[in-house]
Amino acid sequence: MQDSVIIEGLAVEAVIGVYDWERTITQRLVFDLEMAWDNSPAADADDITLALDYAEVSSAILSYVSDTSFELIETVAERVCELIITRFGVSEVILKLSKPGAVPEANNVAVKIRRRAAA
Ligand SMILES: Nc1nc2c(c(=O)[nH]1)N=C([C@H](O)[C@@H](O)CO)CN2
Repeated sequence: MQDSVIIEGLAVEAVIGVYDWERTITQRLVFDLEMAWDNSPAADADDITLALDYAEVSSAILSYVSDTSFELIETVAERVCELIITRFGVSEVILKLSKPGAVPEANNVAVKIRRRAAA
């Protein structure tokens, strides 16, 4: 990955978890993303339409995830990478998805995945 656009600490409340008690509450999920994008065209023209708009991507993730109710954070991570690749034309995404409240004795738990658009 060369140029990229980064979103850090994007937080959303969602139904998430494998246990019965988790199906009745929402919990905090936090996204850290790095998305491959050639930033030169946007910089040369100073034009947002040529940029990967981090606000638009953030909004799409928040809207999607707040309506989901998956069991595993792995599933959420996979679906969000698919969304970013298909909706925004991103060729590669690295996503770390944290569920900070899941293990009280730990500062954080997370999965991290890297996905590429089909060639
Ligand atoms: N690799 C994972 N391990 C666990 C997950 C998960 O989503 N991925 N989820 C749970 C429970 O939902 C847990 O968060 C409850 O505290 C356990 N392990």
